[in-house]
Amino acid sequence: MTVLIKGARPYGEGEPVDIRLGDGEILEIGTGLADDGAQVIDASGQVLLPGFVDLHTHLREPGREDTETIESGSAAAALGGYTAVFAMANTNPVADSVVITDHVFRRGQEVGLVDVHPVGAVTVGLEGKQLAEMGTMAAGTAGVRMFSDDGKCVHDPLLMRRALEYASSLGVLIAQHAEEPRLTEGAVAHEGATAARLGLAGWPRAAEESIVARDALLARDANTRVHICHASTAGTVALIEWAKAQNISITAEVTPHHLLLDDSRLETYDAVNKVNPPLREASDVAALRKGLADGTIDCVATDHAPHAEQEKCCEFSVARPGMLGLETALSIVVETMVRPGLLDWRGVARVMSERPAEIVGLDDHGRPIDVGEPANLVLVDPDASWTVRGPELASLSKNTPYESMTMQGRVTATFLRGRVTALGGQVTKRG
Ligand SMILES: NC(=O)N[C@@H](CC(=O)O)C(=O)O
Ligand SMILES: [Zn+2]
Ligand SMILES: [Zn+2]
Repeated sequence: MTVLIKGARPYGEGEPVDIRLGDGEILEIGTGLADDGAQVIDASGQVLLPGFVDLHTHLREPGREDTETIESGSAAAALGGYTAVFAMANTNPVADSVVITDHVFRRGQEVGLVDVHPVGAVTVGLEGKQLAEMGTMAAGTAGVRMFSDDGKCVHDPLLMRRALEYASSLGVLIAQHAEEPRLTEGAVAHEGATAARLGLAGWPRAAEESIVARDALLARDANTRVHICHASTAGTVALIEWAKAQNISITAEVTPHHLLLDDSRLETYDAVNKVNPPLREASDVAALRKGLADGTIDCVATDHAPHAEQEKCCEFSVARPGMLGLETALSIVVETMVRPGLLDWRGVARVMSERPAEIVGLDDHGRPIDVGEPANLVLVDPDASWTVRGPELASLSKNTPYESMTMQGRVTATFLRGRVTALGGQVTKRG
């Protein structure tokens, strides 16, 4: 079965072309290509990009299948234009052994809507005390290539140093949830005027920035790489700029919500706005956008964090932190980066596909749109507008901060190795 995409503009550039997909690859690019019994997809007016790669997704399986499963999360990913996602290790049981990481990988393959790559834990049980068997996880079927205690910071500097050295010898990446825990005890919101007025315990920028600075120096001395999860402050952008200027091998991601929202959202005390790191101030949002545009921040990662209704519809201080992200990410990037002229479609391909694939060394994603390349692709309608409705999302949870917001720019189709995984807002299961 081949697929023929008709009249799309790769990277939103040049005249529309037809693209034929088959055998998992891009077979032909030209004009007026014959149908030849292919599944034809009318893509007039649409932009063709390499499929998105999410370095930061919480799929909640094993342990919290009431809030998300690998299957429901894969559907959300495909609908959001993703062809590969990295599933964080803070499951129950924690993904700190090859049994769990290989299970997550295999289940992702069975579902077949997106490549699910498990992230292994850095420390046993995410307890920050003893390194997990990263080598065994890396050598398993899943070939784990990224490790993180996300949700928790690897805060012991000696343990972080050892983790970086161990990761370096294995050729894998450590992704740090930068949060000095002594500075965030009891914290539920960004430390600033809003939290003070609302009586919410504050999480200072320094809790993030002190770990970013420390880990940059540890990576320098270990002569290895480190990746910073969900950068949220202007100071983090400045520190990463500094570190990169010293040739330190550091990369960073920003979430769609930190590109769009600030702590003025907390006024209602609606815990849908509670997230780690917290929503910051407008000046941080501006610095994150600028940093993403100029390459200081490498990529966008969703930090898709599903939570049950009872964990969100409760008092702000006890609610779980986290927001849905997979199905809305592209639209938020359009709103915050494309429409203001900070990124063109080439830039979107860079921050949502090419850079994340490079950072983890995925060689079949984030590839150029050329004949012979893997057909991992996404079609975006830049003019389509849609209104976000939690209950209509494929995720099992409904904790979207964008409820009832109308957005411009929408994913219309996703292709994984030439197969349609999502089309017109519906996922297509393997036949
Ligand atoms: N981002 C969040 O607020 N929550 C994440 C954990 C995390 O990314 O730190 C979760 O697992 O729910
Ligand atoms: Zn985190
Ligand atoms: Zn996370």
